[in-house]
Amino acid sequence: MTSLLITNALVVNEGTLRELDVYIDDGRIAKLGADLSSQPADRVIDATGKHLLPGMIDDQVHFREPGLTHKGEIATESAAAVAGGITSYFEMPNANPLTINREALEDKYQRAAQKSLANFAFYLGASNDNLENIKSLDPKAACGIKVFMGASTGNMLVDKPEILEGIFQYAPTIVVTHCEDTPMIKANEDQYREQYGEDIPMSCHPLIRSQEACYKSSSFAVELAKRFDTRLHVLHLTTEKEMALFRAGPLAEKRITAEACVHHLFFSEEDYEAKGSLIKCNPAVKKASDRQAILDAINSDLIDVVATDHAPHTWDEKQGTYFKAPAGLPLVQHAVVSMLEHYHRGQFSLETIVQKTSHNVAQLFQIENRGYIREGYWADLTLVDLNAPTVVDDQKLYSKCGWSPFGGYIFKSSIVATLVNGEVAFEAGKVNQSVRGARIAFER
Ligand SMILES: NC(=O)N[C@@H](CC(=O)O)C(=O)O
Repeated sequence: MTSLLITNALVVNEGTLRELDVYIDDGRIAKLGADLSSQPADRVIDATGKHLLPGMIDDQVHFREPGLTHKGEIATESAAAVAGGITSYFEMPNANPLTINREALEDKYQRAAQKSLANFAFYLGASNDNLENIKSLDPKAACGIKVFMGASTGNMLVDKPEILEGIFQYAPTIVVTHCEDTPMIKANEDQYREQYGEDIPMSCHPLIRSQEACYKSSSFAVELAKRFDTRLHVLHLTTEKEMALFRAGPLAEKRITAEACVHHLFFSEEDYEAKGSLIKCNPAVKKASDRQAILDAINSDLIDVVATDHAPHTWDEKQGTYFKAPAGLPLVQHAVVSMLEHYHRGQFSLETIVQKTSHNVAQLFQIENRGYIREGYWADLTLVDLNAPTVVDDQKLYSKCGWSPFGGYIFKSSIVATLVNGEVAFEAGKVNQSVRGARIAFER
């Protein structure tokens, strides 16, 4: 493997910003220092004026393989991820077949080892009758256990209290939840159907998938976790009200943590008029005041992680009426630049962005040797230019679905290069398709 020297980078890491050289050998960060020009490197990247971040570790993506590969595949979606500065991802179980047993989980690891450009790990999904599979899971064999406590794409709803109690009581590793109360949503759907028929305006999505439906389900998840002392991570929070369920304080002391997603930080209900079904996702994009509360909760550490919930559907699928258009957005390629947009707006510091997209994910899921720019750690790195804009152009998308909810937008920053285990996976606007990520190891 080649050695690489990155010189004069503005390194954002562990709450500091320092100009440093980074020497990479055999896939790992071998040395960090003010001047490493004497190191014998095969290649030198001059990073003067550019910021070097630990690569984003996205703890929530849907890459659609196996079974839904007309929407996306591990190869295409991981290419989009590295083009966007994401170096590792955790993938969700609502594929076909569902990832609810050891065989399906191992099948995904094997596929990813062949095809994934970024590092990978997979969730075991909970079903209404796989408690034995959950109990017997080796905690190092999956990033966590995913429970759809609200119905979404893939019919994986588990909401009977007695089944959830078993899962929360016996899960051998972290439980992550999608929280929306399905009976409340169904009642809202009936009400809006009565008013509009099948063609309900997309702007009703946050009223159907309401704040109350989110709160009811997420407060139940938190209650269960407290009762059984479960390690719980609640995914994609969208409402101001839910923020009261979480607390700030050192991550190491938390048993209950929270995630928000880039699209909920970017869009609000005002965008339904222009974007329609292109921003239909579960949980729904809600009010501008909810978005502001989530942005604030990230800064005050009520929310620990920012992820994407990358969920591609084809353009044609997305054209249907309210009930036909599936929920979910392709996001990995612009997640980091969308976070940097909040930096430009004065909302987040660069240090906070790095903490929420990388350090905290590594700490919270107990990832081995990733998530920080430290000597001895894997060289998963993203070089960004805060002053070179990214135009979101459908022609330049790597996701198989070929569209983006950010279509037409110009972000102020761009991804210059992405390194995965010391290999250049993306540079000068091009993905290096020959790079392969590794299976993520957990210290559990
Ligand atoms: N987020 C979404 O709206 N959709 C996801 C499923 C999910 O995470 O709910 C999908 O897989 O399409």
